[in-house]
Amino acid sequence: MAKKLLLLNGPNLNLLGTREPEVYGKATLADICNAAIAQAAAAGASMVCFQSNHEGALIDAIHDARTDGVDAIVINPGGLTHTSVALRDALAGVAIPFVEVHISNIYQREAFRHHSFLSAIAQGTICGLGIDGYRYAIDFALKKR
Ligand SMILES: O=C(O)[C@]1(O)C=C(c2cccc(Sc3ccccc3)c2)[C@@H](O)[C@H](O)C1
Repeated sequence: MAKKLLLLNGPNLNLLGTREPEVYGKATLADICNAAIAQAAAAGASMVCFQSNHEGALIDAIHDARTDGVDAIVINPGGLTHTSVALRDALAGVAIPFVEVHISNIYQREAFRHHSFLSAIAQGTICGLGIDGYRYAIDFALKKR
């Protein structure tokens, strides 16, 4: 059975490529999603990409992932990383393996970015590797049994 992957991006990530290239690079979210879809397809898997600036919409997407038979999630929660117990609860509740990705190295930034509500329940967390972090996370998800 072909693997089904879901790539979730949180608030403000729709603006990637427009500002702060020194922090987030010049790639747009469309660039990231197109690359993710191609990477999954090359491995015989399917990839759906979803971005929202709204916590509840991301939670609904996580719930839908369970009913849709998603095998693994790659998520960049954006600012919700540091605030959202509800997002953590949704991921824990559906029990779908997920990898947390941050483009920037959150540990080199403001102190409030040093804590993630998700990392403790993630398969792993990748941060500071730019958009390559998405590729590494997807590669891991594809290999995971
Ligand atoms: O490094 C990340 O990917 C991160 O998840 C992404 C974040 C983030 C924050 C604001 C905007 C954006 S995306 C963006 C980049 C440049 C201009 C506008 C929006 C990402 C932060 O909230 C997180 O602390 C870290």
